[in-house]
Amino acid sequence: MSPNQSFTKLEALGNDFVLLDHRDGQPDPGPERIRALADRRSGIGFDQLLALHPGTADADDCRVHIFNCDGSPARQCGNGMRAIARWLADEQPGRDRFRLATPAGAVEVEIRGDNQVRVNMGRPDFGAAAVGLEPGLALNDLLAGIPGRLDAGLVSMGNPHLILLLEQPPTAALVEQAGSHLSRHAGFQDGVNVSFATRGDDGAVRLRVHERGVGPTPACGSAACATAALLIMTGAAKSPVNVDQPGGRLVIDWPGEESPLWMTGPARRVFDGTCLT
Ligand SMILES: N[C@H](CCC[C@H](N)C(=O)O)C(=O)O
Repeated sequence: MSPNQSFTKLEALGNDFVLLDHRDGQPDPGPERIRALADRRSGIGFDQLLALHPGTADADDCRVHIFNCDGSPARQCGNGMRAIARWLADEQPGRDRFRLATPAGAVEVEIRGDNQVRVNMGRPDFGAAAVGLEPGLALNDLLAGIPGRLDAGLVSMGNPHLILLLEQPPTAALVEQAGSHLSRHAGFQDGVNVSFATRGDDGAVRLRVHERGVGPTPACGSAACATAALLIMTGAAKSPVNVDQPGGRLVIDWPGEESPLWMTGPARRVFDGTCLT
């Protein structure tokens, strides 16, 4: 991102992004530059950087590169997909469907009324291999110290998720400390996003997420998808599943294993800017 380059700030349930339009072939910033731009005092500030690159003519509207604020690359970002859909719809009035090529595969996005965006997040992939858990490493051993744990699961939405189902909502300290320890555990070859889930009396899922490469965020779209998919697959919930995070609600619809999973939620363009240094 060169000096005087324009950018757009967007957010989705408080998970915030800077979007760069690199469809002119500009290269993405390196990890050090990303960390500097992500700094909420001396930079612009964001959870993830989303860079748009040219799509293949007939299939995708654009290719998407995703980076966490620590400079690490990510293969999927559910909230980010809704933010990009919002940006493209502003750029191309009259269109309400787009196809984005992400490192995890093609993603269809649909702009709906009432400020909602619907995203086809593909099919969840369950199990240790899907999230890069070291073969032979027992999940129970890894999670022995987590208080009030009812169950746990591993789900990939193109990016890796460890989901802890708890009796009681987690404290902020548990999300911070246990989330930080587990998200960087050497037993996960590329790290992992860590979700702490409980069930509300209304059947909704209450979720707190410690994101890989970021830390605790107000909402994580792919984690909401992964958690809902795990509950549906184990019979603990029926589709559609309401997932409530501090930033707000996502609705996850997954009819079953042979079907793609759809996520619906808001996304908002906050401001456009120019980076001066
Ligand atoms: N931290 C994630 C990427 C962003 C996911 C999140 N912001 C979402 O909405 O899915 C990872 O390293 O896989």
